[in-house]
Amino acid sequence: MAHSTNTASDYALEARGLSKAFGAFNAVKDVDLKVKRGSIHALIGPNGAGKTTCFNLLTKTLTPTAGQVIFEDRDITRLRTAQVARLGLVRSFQISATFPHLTCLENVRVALQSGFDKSFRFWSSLAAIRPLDARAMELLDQVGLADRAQAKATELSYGKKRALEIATTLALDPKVMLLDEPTAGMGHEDIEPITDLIRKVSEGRTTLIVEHNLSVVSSLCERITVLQHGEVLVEGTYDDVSSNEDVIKAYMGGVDAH
Ligand SMILES: Nc1ncnc2c1ncn2[C@@H]1O[C@H](COP(=O)(O)OP(=O)(O)OP(=O)(O)O)[C@@H](O)[C@H]1O
Repeated sequence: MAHSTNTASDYALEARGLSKAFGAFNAVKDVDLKVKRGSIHALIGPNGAGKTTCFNLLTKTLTPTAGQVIFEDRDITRLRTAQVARLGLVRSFQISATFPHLTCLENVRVALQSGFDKSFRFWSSLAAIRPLDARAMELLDQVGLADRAQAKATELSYGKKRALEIATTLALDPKVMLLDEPTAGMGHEDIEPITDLIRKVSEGRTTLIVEHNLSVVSSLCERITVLQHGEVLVEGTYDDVSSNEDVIKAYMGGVDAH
């Protein structure tokens, strides 16, 4: 029988009693979450359920009021985003919010540099960064953007921007990849390719996604955690959660099921 060599646990990422209060308002309350190594796990719930807050707590962009975040059996609650990224817990970048006027190749190269160097040496000499171009091209190829390498990020369609964001995330070689609403705002024609891409690049990794589109969730995710009012309502397979009466009620109240 094969035994895990590195860690005792089957879970790559865990939240234990995770809570976040904004003043007197508890946005996330005592959330326990276990993301199995090698799986694609979804965090869903009606509007205002606490998904984004939870995601930000897991990626260390927010500090919890209580509870712990465990990554590969290590307590990372007190670490910062850049530190956990170096350990292999990486959230998707929003290209639209970062380097829209750089080319696709440059965006991926910047991400590669941030993974290689301790400091963010965006302005390194051309000679020093050239070797990264081959790897950047490989990553662009993986996400179907090889022919757009010299296009500016801002010129890409919405779906291709998301693909570029996935390439920059992959540049950091994540063990656990966290994707925040990867299909948000997308037209129907973009949804299937990005879903296929997420499936492909998740192979050999662990992926947690916050996603509104339930058909994307049903086709991608082995496990689903449903949040409501900041708490875990239920966790299970898509069939488990979609037939759960509390989930149906929560969604009918929130009218959020696309
Ligand atoms: N910085 C903040 N200060 C105060 N309240 C906040 C803050 N961030 C989020 N909230 C509140 O916490 C609750 C949960 O918000 P959150 O964005 O996590 O929910 P969500 O499930 O991601 O919702 P949506 O599906 O609409 O994106 C909401 O009521 C929101 O108004």
